[in-house]
Amino acid sequence: MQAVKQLGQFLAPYKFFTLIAPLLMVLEVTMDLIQPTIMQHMIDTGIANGDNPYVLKMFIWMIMSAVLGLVGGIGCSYYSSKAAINFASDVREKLYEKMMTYSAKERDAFTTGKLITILTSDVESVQRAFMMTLRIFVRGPLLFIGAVIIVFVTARELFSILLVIVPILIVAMYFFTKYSGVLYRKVQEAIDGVNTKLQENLAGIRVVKAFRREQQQVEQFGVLNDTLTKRFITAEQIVGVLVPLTMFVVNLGIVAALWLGAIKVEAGTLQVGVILAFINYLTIILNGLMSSSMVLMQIARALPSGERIVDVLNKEVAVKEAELALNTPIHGEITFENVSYRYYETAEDVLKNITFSVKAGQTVGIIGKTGSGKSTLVKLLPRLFDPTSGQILVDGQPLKNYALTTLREHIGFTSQKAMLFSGAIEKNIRLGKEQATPHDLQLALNAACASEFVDKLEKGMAHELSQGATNLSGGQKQRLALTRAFVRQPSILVLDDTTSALDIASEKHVQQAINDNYQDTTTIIVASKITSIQQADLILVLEDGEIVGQGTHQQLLQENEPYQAIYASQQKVGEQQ
Ligand SMILES: Nc1ncnc2c1ncn2[C@@H]1O[C@H](COP(=O)(O)OP(=O)(O)OP(=O)(O)O)[C@@H](O)[C@H]1O
Repeated sequence: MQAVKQLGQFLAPYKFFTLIAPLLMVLEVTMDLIQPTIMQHMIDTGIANGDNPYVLKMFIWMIMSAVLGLVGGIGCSYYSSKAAINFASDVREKLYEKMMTYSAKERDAFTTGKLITILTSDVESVQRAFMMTLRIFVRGPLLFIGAVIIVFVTARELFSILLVIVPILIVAMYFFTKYSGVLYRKVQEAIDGVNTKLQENLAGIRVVKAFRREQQQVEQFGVLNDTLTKRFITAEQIVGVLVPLTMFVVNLGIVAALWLGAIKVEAGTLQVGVILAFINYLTIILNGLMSSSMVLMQIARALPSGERIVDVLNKEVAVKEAELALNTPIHGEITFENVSYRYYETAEDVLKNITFSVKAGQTVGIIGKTGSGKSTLVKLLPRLFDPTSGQILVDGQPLKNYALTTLREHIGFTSQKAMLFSGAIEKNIRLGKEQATPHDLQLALNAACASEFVDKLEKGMAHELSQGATNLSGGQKQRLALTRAFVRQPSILVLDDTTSALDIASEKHVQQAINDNYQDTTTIIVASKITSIQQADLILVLEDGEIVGQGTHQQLLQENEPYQAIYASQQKVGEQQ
């Protein structure tokens, strides 16, 4: 119910449509309800007495009520679609906005596949329930109540049949509505599984192919798809029993009406028109109940979807904006004070008491074995997540005090895996700085050694990248990711193993370009090779999340065993090559 209340707030801009649609439906229902009574009068008064002008008058009434009903029906459909579709569009937008604020922690908690299902199929399910509520939910109960009252007033002789049939129908519909909610929640969970697998496999299709795991992946997908198919079939089959079952009960009612009616007509206590009107109203009662239960079933289906949507909207984001956030320019002095970090509460610290400090404009190199915590350390700077304990200061101010936009605007970050978006190269680079001039772009392309391949492309910077930039090589992608960071002219530049995909000459060129063009920028280079960082003002040696050595290349070579070991191993490899 909390979900209904929260999602209800999205209706505020569409209040008018939400009110007018059911009102127009009331018009349609009223017209539907008076039709059998007009017909009854036409038969019993007009046709039975051979009164042709009366028959004509009733005929005109019937046409007029039918036209009015049509206007009501069309109007209701028009406004209910407008309300429901706009409502869903706003919910999707809000969800997407919220997802954009998620850190890796929240994304991992939901999984990407589930987030996609929520944004698409769950929103669609709520939209359908809302539209049906506006269109049918008013119609169903009104038709039912109206028809029962009219039968009570005009065909009381047959009312006893309703007293038997209606409770049976209501119990059956209650049972099916309740059960369908449980069934469709399971269907939705199975869709999550299919989407998660699909998303993962499509993203990693090259690896799947390289390792010839297509068959295995198809089999794994098949298992998930089977589960979805089975759950869907069960849900649809069980819910599908409702219609024939209720038809059967109503048909019994019609037989009873004909039988009881025939006896009463023979006894002269009932007119034939009343029996026909009763059968009509019985069909209307069935319609009313059926449509109400269809809506209830859709609502029961949409409720779990609504809860899933609200879960995403209400998820507390670990990285929060400070209340009085600083917007002052950042120069790039960085201090880590006893910083520790663990990914999950139950896991071990992957960074332990990291303490170091670097002045603005200096270069820091970070080296260490795989899994020693290098990437985790640099990801703390743009606040992709916050330390579990300890604090990070930038220009003497706790990192958390800066407005997130200000902080991230001053950081040029390139991750281990270059991430580019589909669209023109220029659009990708401009993500670094929207208002960059063509000259800025060219400088950044040159610095990142990217101009040498971009210039050769027929359309240059207008060259379109495919999804995931699969039409570029790994090195080319990495160079564009570097360009994007350079174009920002950041105060802090983070290169997380970025130059590993570059050849030695290009790596040297990039290092030189950083020295020449970004003297005021604090540069943090994560590297696996000592040659990539030996010029740094400060080198941190990481082992199992701890700093086991810090100093310049010369200092570490003289006094730090772990660094000496790395150096020796790389020298050996160098000699062998
Ligand atoms: N999202 C995550 N969830 C849980 N654990 C993680 C996550 N990312 C990294 N880790 C763990 O944290 C530790 C440090 O990982 P990190 O990526 O920082 O190492 P690294 O030194 O950069 O390694 P590499 O040189 O291979 O890139 C590893 O043990 C890793 O398994």
